[in-house]
Parts: sequence; structure tokens; C-alpha cells
Amino acid sequence: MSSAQPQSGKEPNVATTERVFRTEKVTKVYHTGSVDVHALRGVTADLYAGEFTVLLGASGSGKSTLLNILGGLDHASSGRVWFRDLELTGLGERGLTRYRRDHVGFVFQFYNIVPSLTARENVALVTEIAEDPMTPEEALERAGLSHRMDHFPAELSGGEQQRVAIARAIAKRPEVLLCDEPTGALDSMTGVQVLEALEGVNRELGTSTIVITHNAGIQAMAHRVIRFADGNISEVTQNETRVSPSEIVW
Ligand SMILES: Nc1ncnc2c1ncn2[C@@H]1O[C@H](COP(=O)(O)OP(=O)(O)OP(=O)(O)O)[C@@H](O)[C@H]1O
Repeated sequence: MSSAQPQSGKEPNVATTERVFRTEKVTKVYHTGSVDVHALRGVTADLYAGEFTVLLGASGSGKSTLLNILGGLDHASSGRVWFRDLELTGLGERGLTRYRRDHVGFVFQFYNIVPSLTARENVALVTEIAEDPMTPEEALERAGLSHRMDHFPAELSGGEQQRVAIARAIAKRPEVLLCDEPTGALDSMTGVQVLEALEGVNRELGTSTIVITHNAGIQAMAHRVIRFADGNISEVTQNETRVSPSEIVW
């Protein structure tokens, strides 16, 4: 498991070999009216347990489509997808719902937290129904928000609201954390705090973390970087060293 701690300066990357996801020739075609959109054109990929993986690529290249299929939010049109030994492409809706509930945390660009509930109450929505959750307090602390637990979303900055969303996503101790543009709506300072929260979760809990971003600077904190072009993977690279979020050039 990777546990290099990029606190300051460059830290060596530690390779892992245990796969958390595997995809084989995955395609996704959206039928919209008379037009077929080929969002994925045969993606074969390995994603590794415990890693912080960054997905980069032009708008429309298929990143979100793949993330949604990995997260059990959408179905592939063809090909196969495994989460460890569980073949997601063999599951029906009920199986996918159970898979998402048991194993996956999601963080999206817009935080989707409940405005009428405090940070603590937003996280408690999850901890009340999860099987072996951490307390809302622990989740918020891990997201760097212990000083704002009883604030309402309107009293929090965008970065703080996103960290409530991160606390909510990690509270059930998911094995994977899937993040679609988690800093897309944030300026550099609050964005860095969100990345620090994600990096801490990945390092301390070993949560396999996959982050889609348009900010190429963020790739420097990844163990592995997967580039997309035209519905396929164009390049996979491993960083020899990783930098801390505070050193990312925005
Ligand atoms: N629900 C949908 N119905 C029809 N077409 C879709 C749908 N979702 C995505 N697409 C199309 O599939 C292609 C891939 O989209 P996707 O969102 O996966 O790309 P992306 O790389 O994540 O882009 P972005 O960086 O802009 O989010 C695009 O052409 C997009 O317009």
C-alpha cells in the first residue's frame, strides 16, 4: 500500500500491485435522438488499491463516464468491469445499489449538501444508516473541519462545504473515493484545502482515491495519472515523486 506522505517537498512514490478496479474493453454509447455519442471506445485499465489516481483529459474525452461506471452509477454498453473480484457488469440495479452503498464514496463538483442541516447533521445522515461508520466528528476532523461542525452550509466557504461533502463520503469508510472535479468550483486556496483533505484520507485510511480534474497541476500529487483522449486512455504514467497539495501550481 502506498503511504508516502507528501507533507513538504517531493516525496518518493511507492508502487502498489493490488488492483482495486479492472476494466476490459469498456464501451459506452449514448443514444441521443438520431445521434450516437461514443463516450468510451474500448477502455482497458487497471486501477490500484490505496493509490491516489488522477484522471486528466479534454472535456468530453470520457472521464466522467468511466468514473460513473466504476462507481456503479451507470452501465457500460459493452466490455467488463471488476471491483476486486466482483464483476460490476454482471450486476443488476439492486446489486449495484448494494455495491455503491458498501464500497463507494462520491464527491462531486457541486457539494450536494443539505442547506438546512449543520455540517455535523449532514454527515450524520450517512452515519445513521451505514454499517460500521466513523462518528460525524471523526469524519469532519479528517476532512479538516472540526472547528466548523455546527455551522450551516451558508456559513461555510465553498471549500469548507466541499469538505463537508468529503466527510460525508468517507464517514462510512468506503474502500474507494470517486471524485469528479472536486476543486472545479474553488479558488486556489480553498482548492488546496480540499486536496489536502483528500490526500490525508488516502494516506491515513488507505482509501483508493480517483480524482477527475481539469487542473493539470494536480497530477503532481498523484501516484498514477491516467490521460484520456477521444473516449480512450492515451497514456498512463506513475509519478516518481509526489508533491504536497500546497506546492501545486494552480
Ligand atoms: N447522459 C448523456 N447523454 C448523452 N451524451 C452524454 C451523456 N453523458 C455524457 N455524454 C457525452 O459523452 C461524452 C463523454 O462525456 P464525459 O462527461 O464522460 O467526458 P469528460 O471527459 O468527463 O468531460 P468533462 O471534462 O467536460 O466533464 C461527451 O461527448 C458527452 O457529451
